[in-house]
Amino acid sequence: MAILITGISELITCDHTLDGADQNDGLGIVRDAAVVVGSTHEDAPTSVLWIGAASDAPEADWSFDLGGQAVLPGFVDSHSHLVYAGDRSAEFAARMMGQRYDGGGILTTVEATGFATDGELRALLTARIDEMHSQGTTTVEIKSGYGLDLEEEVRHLRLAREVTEETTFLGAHVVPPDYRDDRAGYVDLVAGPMMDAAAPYARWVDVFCEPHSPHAFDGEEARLILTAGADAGLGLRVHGNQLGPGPGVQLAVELGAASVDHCTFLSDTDIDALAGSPTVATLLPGVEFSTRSPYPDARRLIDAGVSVAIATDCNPGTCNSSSMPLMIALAVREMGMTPAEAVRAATVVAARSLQRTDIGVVQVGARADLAVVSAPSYLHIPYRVGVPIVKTLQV
Ligand SMILES: N=CN[C@@H](CCC(=O)O)C(=O)O
Ligand SMILES: [Zn+2]
Repeated sequence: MAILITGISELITCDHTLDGADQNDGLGIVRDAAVVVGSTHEDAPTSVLWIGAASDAPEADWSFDLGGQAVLPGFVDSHSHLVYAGDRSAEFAARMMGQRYDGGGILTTVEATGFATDGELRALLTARIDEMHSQGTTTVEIKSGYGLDLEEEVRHLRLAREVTEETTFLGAHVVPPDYRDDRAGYVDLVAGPMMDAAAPYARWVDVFCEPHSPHAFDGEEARLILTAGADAGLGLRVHGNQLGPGPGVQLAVELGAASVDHCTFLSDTDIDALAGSPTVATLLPGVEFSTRSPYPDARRLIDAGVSVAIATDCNPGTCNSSSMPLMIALAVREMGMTPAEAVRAATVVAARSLQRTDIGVVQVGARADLAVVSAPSYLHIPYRVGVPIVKTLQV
């Protein structure tokens, strides 16, 4: 069945090659547009079949009119930690009064999550996914990392797999208390038996590489785990340079990681390395907001030629927001990005960080993952900050 969607004031395709579109920093905008979506066969996902000017739209089985709203690719939230139980709002309040974040609170969530049943975790996870969907997010990457033992890490990845293909094994989130005097033992466990057990449920492996946290992993520990992940067939992602300068970015580039995330404290050498590589720098401005930290300088990265994505990092510690529109507003207000760059960072570049070309764009053949803005222009996303004007388009 083919569905025709009309009444689109501006269609943001994020296709920088689209003929006749207003490119506006690579947004590929078609004005007064229409889109046809449908499945080419029974088991295929709904995809985009046609895009163009409304005046040229073909016939379809069914149609509806959006009455002059803007449409864009559904957001790709390429960094989240959604499998958890418990509440750390008091930690947030303390940080607002000046307390520093060092990763120690992760163990509070590990304990609370360990007490939750599969059913309880599934209900929490589903509610969080629904919350994301209601704000325009159509793809989400989910990390484990609140288990820190083999059975728990696998349980969390199995639950995450029920809601997304983009699952990431983060057994190397922090060193658990039992291994405090045997860090090497924990690294061997993560790189060995845990990796083997997690790999069937994961597409990616990630490490919190952070010499400024006593709980996280240094460059050599991270290298060992990431190399083992690559050997197990997983793609690489890195939490790097969040709390201070460190080896995370250089290691990510050297090992060919798809993405290095946070990138709050970067040297010129880090930026040069990123600029000459396919590794995406994923910035997480909700973390700086919620930890009262300085924002990364996205302008400097983009001007140097680095691919910059943005994501929520939705988690109970450093950013408990699931809102990609808020991340766009912060990227524009605090990190020197244009609204167009921020929208691309939340869609097509975030998709690139997941090595996907079927999402993050409105293109014939891509998935029909669309978001609608109840306003005539995408500019309203950062302009109407805090107002829920973006939602997923149900087709
Ligand atoms: N920094 C490491 N991990 C998460 C925070 C997890 C937590 O504090 O619970 C992050 O990406 O910010
Ligand atoms: Zn994270």
